[in-house]
Amino acid sequence: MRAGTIFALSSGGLPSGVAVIRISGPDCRTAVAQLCGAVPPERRASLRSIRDRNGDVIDQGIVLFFPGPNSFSGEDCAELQIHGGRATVAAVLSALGVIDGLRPAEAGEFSRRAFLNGRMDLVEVEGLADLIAAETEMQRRLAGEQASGGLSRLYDSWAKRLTHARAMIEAELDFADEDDVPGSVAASIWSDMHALAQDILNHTDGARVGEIVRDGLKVVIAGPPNAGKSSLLNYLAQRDVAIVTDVPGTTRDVLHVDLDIGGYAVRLYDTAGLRETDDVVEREGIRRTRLSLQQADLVLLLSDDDVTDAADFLGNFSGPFLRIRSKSDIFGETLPDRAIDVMISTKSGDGVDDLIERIRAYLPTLEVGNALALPTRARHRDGLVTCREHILAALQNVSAGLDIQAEHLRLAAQALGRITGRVDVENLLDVIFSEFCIGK
Ligand SMILES: Nc1nc2c(c(=O)[nH]1)N(C=O)[C@@H](CNc1ccc(C(=O)N[C@@H](CCC(=O)O)C(=O)O)cc1)CN2
Repeated sequence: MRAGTIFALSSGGLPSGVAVIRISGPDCRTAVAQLCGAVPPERRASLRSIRDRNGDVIDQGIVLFFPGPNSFSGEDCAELQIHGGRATVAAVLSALGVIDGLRPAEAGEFSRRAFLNGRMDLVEVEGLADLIAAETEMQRRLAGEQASGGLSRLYDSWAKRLTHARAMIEAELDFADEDDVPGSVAASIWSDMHALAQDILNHTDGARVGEIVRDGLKVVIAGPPNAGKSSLLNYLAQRDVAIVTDVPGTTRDVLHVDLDIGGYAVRLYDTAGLRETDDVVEREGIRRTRLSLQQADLVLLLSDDDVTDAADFLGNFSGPFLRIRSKSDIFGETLPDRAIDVMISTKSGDGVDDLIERIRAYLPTLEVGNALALPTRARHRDGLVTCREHILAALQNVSAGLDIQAEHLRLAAQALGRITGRVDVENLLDVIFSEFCIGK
């Protein structure tokens, strides 16, 4: 960790009604005393004059002081809640910058200190980052649960089961000859490990839901040139994000807009129409189209005729797609082919609500009360898979002997510990003593 006392503007863009400047570190008291004359009573909002080095008043603000370790970062922390004008904020930041031991914070440094001081684990830190980035209601709910420890509590409870199992095995290995230790503990341990492997599997099944809620459902609009792909993107975005003209091949890059459908994030990508072309830029656009198709959760195959062959536009994409007939205001009279899912016109708006409903069907549902402790990142999923693999290895390697099995359980716990970032210095003996009263 880079040492020093850090400060930063923690509230958003300026100007704003009020701006919050946060300070954290060993010289926090000195800094507050210097700016405010004295350190205000702990954890109480106090109105103070904030002065520069020459004693000139910069602003009047609310000052808060939280002594460590009971603060956000675990260090001495202070907040200066001042008027949010650019010059005011700049003046207070420069007054802080000239105090000995103080320097501007790096990105994420307050949270990094909170993590290093054990105030938050990695999963909570990630949840906090997601909470700040959350743009839809479901992103907020999921991130809020994670930031406040919901997911961590689950992983900790699993780590505890693993520790308990290992402790039992250790006991059996070390004290099997002694009378105080109950006989074979193995049966109950192994049935719990079996159940744990299943719990983890059920939980990882939710990873896709977690990732879709967090990252948004990726919907790619594909189809032949001039089918109205950009017009659809614009219509759904209700603002002009894509260049729409009637010259085929206009969209050369992959554009995207983030939509909010019923509280869920949907990332909608417009793509260049796939077609043979000599134009270098357009060819690059087509290459990117193929790349975005690889990431798609759902493809909207848009065409203004019935002859479009899906295979020509889906590349290697093998997931779900909706066939959409565009320009229904012009071609509405023509009977649609049976394969068409939705007919739309971005000119009249006909069919668009129907299309939104069809997209909605591919969204997960997180209802109030539903378990919100879901893995949200590939990192979580990878750790869970490794953890489960070791539990299964422990269960299957009976012939290898208890110590090899115990080693697999240790590796399983380590995989979980990597997810939460808790370097779990497990004290097996503590568990053994508390459960078996060996000293008695
Ligand atoms: N003004 C302000 N609002 C904020 C934050 C902040 O840092 N400052 N937060 C920042 O993310 C969030 C709230 N999260 C926080 C979490 C812990 C502590 C904290 O100081 N905890 C101490 C003392 C608790 C207490 O006074 O009872 C502790 O837990 O020991 C502060 C904010 C959102 N709102």
